[in-house]
Amino acid sequence: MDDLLLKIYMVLLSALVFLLSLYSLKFFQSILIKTKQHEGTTAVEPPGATGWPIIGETLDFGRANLKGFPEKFFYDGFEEVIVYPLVKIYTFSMACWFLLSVDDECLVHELLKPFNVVVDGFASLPINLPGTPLNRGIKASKFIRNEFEKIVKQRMNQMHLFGEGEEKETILPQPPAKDMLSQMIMFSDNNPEDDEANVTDDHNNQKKKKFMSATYIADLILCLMAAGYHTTSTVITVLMKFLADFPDVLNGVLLVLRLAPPFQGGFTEALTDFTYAGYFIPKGRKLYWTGISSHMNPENFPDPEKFDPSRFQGKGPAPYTFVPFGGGAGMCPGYEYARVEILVFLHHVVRRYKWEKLIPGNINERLKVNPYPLPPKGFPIRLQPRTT
Ligand code: HEM
Repeated sequence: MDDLLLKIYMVLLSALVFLLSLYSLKFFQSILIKTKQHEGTTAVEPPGATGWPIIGETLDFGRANLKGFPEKFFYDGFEEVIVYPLVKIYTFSMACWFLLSVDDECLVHELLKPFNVVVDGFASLPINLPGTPLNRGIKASKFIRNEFEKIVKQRMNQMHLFGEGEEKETILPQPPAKDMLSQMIMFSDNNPEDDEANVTDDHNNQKKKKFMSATYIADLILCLMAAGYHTTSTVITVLMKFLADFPDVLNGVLLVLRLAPPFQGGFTEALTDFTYAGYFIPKGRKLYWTGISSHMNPENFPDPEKFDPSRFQGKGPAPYTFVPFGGGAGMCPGYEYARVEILVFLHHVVRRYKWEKLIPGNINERLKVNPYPLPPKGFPIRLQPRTT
């Protein structure tokens, strides 16, 4: 009997080891990116003599050009580029600049590497063992939080505020940078319902305000960066694909968001009893909503699979039928920022470049959702500067 149990355990263990190896193999394959150097150029050597750098080193790929961004965003000497990893450098650099006013390209790249490990950890199996994506993500998040905290504290000092747990001045000078970080540092909770300990009078008879700690702000920044990273990068990549498929349609942002919302859905809770499609949903029931089910409902969008820009002309879709950013009180707070980021990118790329797909495919082929809806292999393209 003991022997039998031992055999069963051995079989289960081997199966587990086999599954884990498959999973890691898939993970490592997924981070391999092929790049090709444009013939006849003397541009900086790509990392890895074989032209098969892993994604971490792909960051070096954009390094030379971040300065002149976005004009020189695409790596000189590569006319064939892979859109998705490059766009992620763009969205991350924008976030560093917009949220923290960090535009030092070395620092951006120093942060990007661990940041990628953090966001990969989000969409991984929940196995926290040494070497798993989740474990690596947790470790990288500690590093990146720490780095953000240093930036926050430095700014707090510039603004004559002090670190966590220390006394805080109430009168703030003009912030050195008008970015999200300054706003967060200046934001104070003035809720009159606050208890006496939190809102007291100082010797100048001014109300002491409750500010957020550097650690908390660093967490919020990381959260905003993560929420706005794959989402906007996916939209831009899919837009590039649709624009390659439909070169005469440049007004595609809304369409892409309907056909391929990067945020697949989310958990929510019923605030009150209600009936939906014949089902009674009691107050407090946990629910999962998906945008794509509204977007693909022919009652909302006739012939829903069709890429048809005219749908958004005139009055546009009925309320709560087009919900890529969610709806109601919980709607995405990064909505306007995402729109600007995507439009700035499109404005520059459309004016400066023409592009064609390197993997030919049916224009109606489905995007692969894993977990973001993307064209195969990160969408390799051939770029040409626009001459007219
Ligand atoms: C195309 C880009 C984006 C899409 C499609 C998108 C979509 C969404 C959706 C559907 C939600 C859930 C809303 C709900 O539960 O009702 C959400 C939440 C959120 N998004 Fe975005 N988002 C995008 C970009 C961004 C950006 C750029 C930021 C930050 C800079 C951001 C920050 C957040 C945050 C913090 C939440 C959580 C809000 C909460 O729970 O109260 N998003 N987003």
